[in-house]
Amino acid sequence: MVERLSPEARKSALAELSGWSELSGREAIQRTFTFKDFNEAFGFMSRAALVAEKNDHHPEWKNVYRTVEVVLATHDAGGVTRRDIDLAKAMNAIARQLGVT
Ligand SMILES: C[C@H](O)[C@H](O)[C@H]1CNC2=NC(N)=NC(=O)C2=N1
Repeated sequence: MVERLSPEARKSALAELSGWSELSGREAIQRTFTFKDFNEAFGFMSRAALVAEKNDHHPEWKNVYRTVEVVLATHDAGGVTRRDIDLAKAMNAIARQLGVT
């Protein structure tokens, strides 16, 4: 079982993660990605899904046209862990490759 990050560790990890913030009302982190069009948004989701499956750590997400709203939490731990931070970083890298900062 992976340990939940302390509030301080969560904050400092978030400070280095462009676009991500705390979700209100629940211990989780969130980011909304906006792409050029649906094709780019779905391309992002396809690539992120491969990373998620490989690491057995999966996002909660919603796609509307060219936006993808992502929420990350470790359900098994009841909060945010290093695994969420790692997936958030991987998602940022994929988005960056698609021209989204
Ligand atoms: C059995 C399996 O490893 C677990 O259910 C994994 C799968 N993917 C997961 N994804 C996320 N985000 N949180 C989890 O706790 C989690 N648990």
